[in-house]
Amino acid sequence: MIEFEHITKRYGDTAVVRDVSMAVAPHTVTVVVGTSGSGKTTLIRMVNRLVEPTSGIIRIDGEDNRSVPEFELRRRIGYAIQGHGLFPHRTVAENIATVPTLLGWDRSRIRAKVEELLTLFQLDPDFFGARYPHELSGGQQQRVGVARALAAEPNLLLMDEPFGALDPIIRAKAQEDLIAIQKHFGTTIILVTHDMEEAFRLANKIAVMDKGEVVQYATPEEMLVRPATPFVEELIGASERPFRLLAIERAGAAVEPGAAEGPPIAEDLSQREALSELLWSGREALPVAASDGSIVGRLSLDSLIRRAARPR
Ligand SMILES: Nc1ncnc2c1ncn2[C@@H]1O[C@H](COP(=O)(O)OP(=O)(O)OP(=O)(O)O)[C@@H](O)[C@H]1O
Repeated sequence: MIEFEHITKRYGDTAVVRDVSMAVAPHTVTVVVGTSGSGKTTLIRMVNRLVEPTSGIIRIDGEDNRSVPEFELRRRIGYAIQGHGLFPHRTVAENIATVPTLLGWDRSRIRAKVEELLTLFQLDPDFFGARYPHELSGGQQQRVGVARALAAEPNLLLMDEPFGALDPIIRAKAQEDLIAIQKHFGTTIILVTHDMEEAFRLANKIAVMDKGEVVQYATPEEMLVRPATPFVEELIGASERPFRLLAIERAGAAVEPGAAEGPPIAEDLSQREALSELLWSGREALPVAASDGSIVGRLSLDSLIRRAARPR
């Protein structure tokens, strides 16, 4: 559990983060969104004390983060940033091994961890382990950056625009990887982005920042149905609301009994993706397939239209 208690950060006379109080539940993904300069980066950098608050307390599992030496805090908390920040003169394996080496893990444990993470991120350890960052594509470097942040098995991972530099296709893949990894390790993640699509895709809870304040901290559903301020409403994008609602739910959650014609859609895709496929293929319903390929039922355009309507 990460608890922000009345956190304020001033530079001179300007409060760039103002009296933020919120609690982040363990094993969840919290996404911090807001306009440029609203204080998102400053807020998360106070968790691992790259920035010191002017006032207020941040507790990690009940412990004031100032009671832990800074170097120890930063080893405990994973941190991944845009542009990944890999060491250019270290191999991929050495980059990932940075914190475990500092922690004095033995070599076989480090090697096993590097292999596990590279495999998890679909990078062949035999091929990529000995490469240098400049020999990798941007998307591969970014995955190594996240792998490095996860190497010491942190309970908490801070991510600042980690996918900002990626093209949309690689970005979607990176987001999928992140969801898989979060499930695998149960890591608590706080992620900063200004991409609302990304926020709705990843978040259990979203914190919206405006001029240093958290103006709403809620689940994606709550935020869609009851935006706290006109700013939140504008940020969500009024014309996007029904699609964002569908994007939160999996296709599998809308399955009805019965058959349908044509190629199936996977049950773990979002209902928004199902709607897109229905519209594009001009069908009234789609078969829905489980991960083993078996057909579990059908998903109809009618039911998605009902599900996209404002919840009451
Ligand atoms: N070291 C500093 N000294 C003075 N002002 C700072 C410092 N760091 C940040 N700021 C100011 O604090 C405000 C918030 O910055 P921050 O980087 O947290 O915003 P952000 O929401 O992450 O923005 P972006 O989306 O553009 O990255 C900005 O106005 C910035 O200029």
